[in-house]
Amino acid sequence: MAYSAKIGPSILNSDLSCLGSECSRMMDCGADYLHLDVMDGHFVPNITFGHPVVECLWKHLGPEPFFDMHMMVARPEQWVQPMAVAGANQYTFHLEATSNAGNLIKEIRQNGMKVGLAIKPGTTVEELAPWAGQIDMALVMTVEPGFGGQKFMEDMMPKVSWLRSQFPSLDIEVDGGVGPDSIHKCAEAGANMIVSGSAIMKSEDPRSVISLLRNVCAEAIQKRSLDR
Ligand SMILES: O=C(CO)[C@@H](O)[C@H](O)COP(=O)(O)O
Ligand SMILES: [Fe+2]
Repeated sequence: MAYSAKIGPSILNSDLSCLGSECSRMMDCGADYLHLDVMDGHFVPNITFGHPVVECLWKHLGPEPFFDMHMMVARPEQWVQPMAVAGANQYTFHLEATSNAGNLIKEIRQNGMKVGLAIKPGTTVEELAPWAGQIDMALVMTVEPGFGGQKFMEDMMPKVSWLRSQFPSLDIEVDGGVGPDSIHKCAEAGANMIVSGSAIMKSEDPRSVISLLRNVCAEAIQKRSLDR
């Protein structure tokens, strides 16, 4: 069991006028990585930012924070190289957005990044499974991608459990509506990379929320290892 509990705040609902300091604040509060949501107005009905902003963040923050790029874009092939140059560490693309996932995985690796593969709520986990041996992380969306602050979809948990049973050492991320109320479900199902946006950003004490999320997740991982 090679994976560990990691918490990645999503900065989508932060004060975007001071994105750099919001990211620093999250790292200072104990975040394990930063989950950066890229939206192009085509794949999802919302727009955020692209590689120029990522490059500025990298310059502002230095090489330490791990940038997990959640690419909610219609043409994920187009942004692989620019994101790598900008300082992205992991390129998480949506299976629904490409007809050649194999090629894209290869390209991401050639550009020196880790590979994340995301599925929307309507996509089955069996569609992701053929690629699981070639990726670093599977992202099971627990809301329809596009906006922060939505309600957690508990009915996505069987996907996480199935992935955990089939791929015991894979990093499995959940994203959407995750916070203190829903973390137990995610952790029990087998998720180990936890994205949380509004629950952390809107809290008066983000450090405690991050620490709570990590503790719940770490306990579930330990329990699973004892049960094996
Ligand atoms: O990718 C997305 C939404 O599309 C997420 O990363 C959310 O932005 C997470 O925010 P909360 O749902 O936790 O508020
Ligand atoms: Fe996301």
